[in-house]
Amino acid sequence: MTGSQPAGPRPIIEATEVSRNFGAFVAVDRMSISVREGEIVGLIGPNGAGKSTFFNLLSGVMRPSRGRVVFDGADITKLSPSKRARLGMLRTFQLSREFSRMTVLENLLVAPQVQLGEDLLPLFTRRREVDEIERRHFDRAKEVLAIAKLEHVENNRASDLSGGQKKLLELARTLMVDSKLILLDEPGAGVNPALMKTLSDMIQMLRNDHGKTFLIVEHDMDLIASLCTSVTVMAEGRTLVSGSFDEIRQNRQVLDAYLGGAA
Ligand SMILES: Nc1ncnc2c1ncn2[C@@H]1O[C@H](COP(=O)(O)OP(=O)(O)OP(=O)(O)O)[C@@H](O)[C@H]1O
Repeated sequence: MTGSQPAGPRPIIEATEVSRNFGAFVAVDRMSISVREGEIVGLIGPNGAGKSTFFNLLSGVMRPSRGRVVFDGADITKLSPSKRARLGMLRTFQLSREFSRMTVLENLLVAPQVQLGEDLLPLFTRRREVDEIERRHFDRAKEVLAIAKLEHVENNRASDLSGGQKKLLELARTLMVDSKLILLDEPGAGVNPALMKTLSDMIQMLRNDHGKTFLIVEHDMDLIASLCTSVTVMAEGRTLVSGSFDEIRQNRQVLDAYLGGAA
């Protein structure tokens, strides 16, 4: 048969030679990465390696100085975050002051508009459609509360949640919209060990049962070790090495990069 593909998951996101300068400083330097469907890829590296900047380039918050980002076969290098979200690529974002004042449930109900940058104004002339959309969002929010184990705090203000519950809510908001790839920015930061397990279980369940793919920037090596199917180490704006956690943890260059960063 002609044109048959080898079996195995295809790349959902591919960044090729992506760079970002700040003036003369090169924060991300010809960085390439390929994440296949169903993977949980960890992006780690010492402080200042360029992880957050690279993440911003992938999610569309920043434009690359050069290079190309392809998502699900389409060139998205110049698309806004909301256009990327509509194609199925979401990122978590920290609860801003505005959202902290809302309840957990309200945060979920507004998530589709926030993620997709939807303008609901035209719908106000079509009340029945609004009712239908609200009902769908409400039903979905109830499902998502159960997935994230946040049902008991659904009417609490987001600002009153623990650090770990806030992280669960950040991830939960992405589930209000259909997606293929979720970018997680330091999901483990400020999370106590008990909720770290809930968070880790939730990510694994979303991958195993819902077919989600993840790219995670994280400093907590226990979380990386327990979750990630592969790890890419960044240093000085570039990929230093990629492999399984066991491979990279023994790597001399990786140890040197971290020691250099600490010094
Ligand atoms: N807007 C900006 N203007 C100028 N320099 C920047 C800007 N954003 C990041 N940088 C610089 O780019 C480099 C990479 O920063 P970045 O935040 O991407 O690293 P990181 O790997 O995420 O670090 P950390 O683990 O500490 O969060 C750093 O030297 C940083 O000072």
